[in-house]
Amino acid sequence: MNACADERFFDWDIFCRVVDNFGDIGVCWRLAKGLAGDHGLAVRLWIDDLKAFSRLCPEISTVDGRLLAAGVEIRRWSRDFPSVAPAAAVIEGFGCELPESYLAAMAARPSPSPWVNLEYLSAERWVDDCHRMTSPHPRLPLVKHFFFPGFSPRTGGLLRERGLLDARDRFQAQPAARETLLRSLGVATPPPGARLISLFAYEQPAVAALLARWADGDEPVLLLVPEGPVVGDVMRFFGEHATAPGMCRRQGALTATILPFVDQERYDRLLWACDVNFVRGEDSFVRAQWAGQPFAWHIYRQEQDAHRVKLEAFLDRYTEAMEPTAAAAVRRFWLAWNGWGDIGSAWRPFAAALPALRAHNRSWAQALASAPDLASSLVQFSRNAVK
Ligand SMILES: Cc1cn([C@H]2C[C@H](O)[C@@H](COP(=O)(O)OP(=O)(O)O[C@H]3O[C@@H](C)[C@H](O)[C@@H](O)[C@H]3O)O2)c(=O)[nH]c1=O
Repeated sequence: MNACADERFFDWDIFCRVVDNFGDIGVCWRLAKGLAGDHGLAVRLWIDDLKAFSRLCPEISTVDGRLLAAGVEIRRWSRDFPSVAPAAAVIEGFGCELPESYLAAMAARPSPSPWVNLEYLSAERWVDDCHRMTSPHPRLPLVKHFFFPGFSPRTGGLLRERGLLDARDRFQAQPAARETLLRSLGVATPPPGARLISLFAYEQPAVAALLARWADGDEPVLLLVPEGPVVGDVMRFFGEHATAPGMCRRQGALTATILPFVDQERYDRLLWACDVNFVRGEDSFVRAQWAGQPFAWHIYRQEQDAHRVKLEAFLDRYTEAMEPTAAAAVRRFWLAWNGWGDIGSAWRPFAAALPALRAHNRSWAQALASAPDLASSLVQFSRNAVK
């Protein structure tokens, strides 16, 4: 007799701890949606911080006492872990350490479920060699597999749900779709010829230098800033100390508006709608690449500047086939945005490169989309593992 109280069967369990920010839950949630939506699999997502999750996904319904969103069962991961039947395959998000009782239940299965530790994204070359490396559990008959998302064919690829680029193209072909989105975010129709820029970043004191360039520039800039740490830096430029979604301030050619934090689908459309996107961390960084528009990456800081190596590794890949002037402008601008250079003076060459960057980024997204996506790679991996 099975001692598990909850006997429902799931194809995948995904475990996620919210460390800080929204990156871990952002990635795990997209992956859960991909496995359920594109592959028709039964997915259960264990999250230790449902409040953070509800920012990315405000629409959670309760059916027979179960929390459901986008076809995924959402479970609070609390200290007292319930007795459940392990899923056929298990994802540990970013080394979050599975509950002991769950590991024991996995080991007790006649054939243990494939167990994957999903790693952070990096463009560094060593990732190719570490993807799918294994680590046997010290006591139980279980093996953990390290699964790396990435940019090369030797990694697990990137999260990309089915039909993403077509949906983007349809949206970008319809000016009315952009207007509807902006209205839904409380933004008035931009003046003709205005450059739309979205700004999602960590705290960024250097932003003032950039805002000054835009304010003094010849062309109107409409800056859309989702709620988050950089909002304070932006509003201080306008002499404001309090911030709230909907606030709008103007100086010279620059208009800045604070946006509410929206669900992932609407945030994607914001990236599609803007002419330039500032993104951060991991998930928004990937989504900006799918948007096919010029973008700048505020990378998550690590000790001893380890993030610089990561940043340069991506720049090397991304600019490899780029026209040299544009490549130099991107490198200079991104480095300055991350604290290695003067952002104000780096803007002009970056702005001059925008048409070339747009063309490059369309092909970059297309090339990335020719590789298998992360959810499909995981499905394939789990099928092979049980053969
Ligand atoms: C601005 C905005 C973002 N989002 C989503 C997009 C992403 O899924 C998520 C933000 O995640 P990221 O872009 O990855 O940035 P982040 O800074 O929040 O996450 C970071 O967290 C650290 C713990 C990790 O170590 C980092 O690598 C990184 O992932 O928020 C919305 O859904 N709505 C919004 O309005």
